[in-house]
Amino acid sequence: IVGGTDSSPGEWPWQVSLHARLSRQRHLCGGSIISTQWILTAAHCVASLENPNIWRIYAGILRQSEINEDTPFFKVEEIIVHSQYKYAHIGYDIALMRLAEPMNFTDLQLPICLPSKEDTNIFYTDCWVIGWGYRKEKGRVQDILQKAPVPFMSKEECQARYRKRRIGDKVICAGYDEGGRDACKGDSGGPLSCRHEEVWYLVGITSWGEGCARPRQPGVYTKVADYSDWILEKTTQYEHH
Ligand SMILES: COC(=O)Nc1ccc2c(c1)CCCCCCC[C@H](NC(=O)/C=C/c1cc(Cl)ccc1-n1cnnn1)c1nc-2c(Cl)[nH]1
Repeated sequence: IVGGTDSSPGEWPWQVSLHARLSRQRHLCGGSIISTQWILTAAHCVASLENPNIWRIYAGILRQSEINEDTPFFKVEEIIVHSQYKYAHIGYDIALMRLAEPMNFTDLQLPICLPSKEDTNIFYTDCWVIGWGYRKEKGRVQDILQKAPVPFMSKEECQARYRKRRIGDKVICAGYDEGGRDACKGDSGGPLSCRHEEVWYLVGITSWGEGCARPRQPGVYTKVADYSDWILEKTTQYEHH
């Protein structure tokens, strides 16, 4: 997060840190708790790493330094990447991770509400992007979870900022024309959380941008309200006959 500040304990209890054990273990992406058994993240985080056994999900933490070989984590049983996903720029940048065991909710680990598909026209005014990512383009993962307020941007304005790219319809943009506050490397997969009438909603999934916090280059987020049918279909236990 560029231009952010430290979060406090329990401020974003739905935020998780996705670690993968390749040659060594490290934070790769953010994610959001949406139920006792499901984490929502970006497809680009897991697309090339679909072996569930390499993933370790840390919830209820504020600092990356809380993580060591004794820190409890959630194992992943199944990874579901949207079938139309190819690249983050194109869209469909959404994926689900099913935990091997349902988690218990505590003050430090709680789900965030999903917007319903009727909510696609709400113009949210209190949105925050959160993560342990870089504070500048050439940076490093931060210890304390960072937060930054980012204003919604209309699709027309966003398309005008990204002339080279077609901004899809299932994304939202957020950021400042003067730049200065934005997501950055290591934040992707995490939530764009918006508060509406006292309730927090998972309005976006941090996806991509042209550099970090550059003027007139807003962040682009997967618009979660446009995927509520997909999420329901994948997370509802149909009778497996
Ligand atoms: C010590 O551990 C580490 O350093 N870990 C570690 C640390 C960092 C990374 C990894 C591991 C790789 C994750 C691979 C999958 C993910 C690959 C893409 C991912 N993108 C973002 O997180 C944000 C994008 C982004 C999103 C918005 Cl909304 C706006 C501007 C954005 N940016 C534009 N330019 N930079 N950001 C990324 N993440 C990292 C990089 Cl490097 N790039």
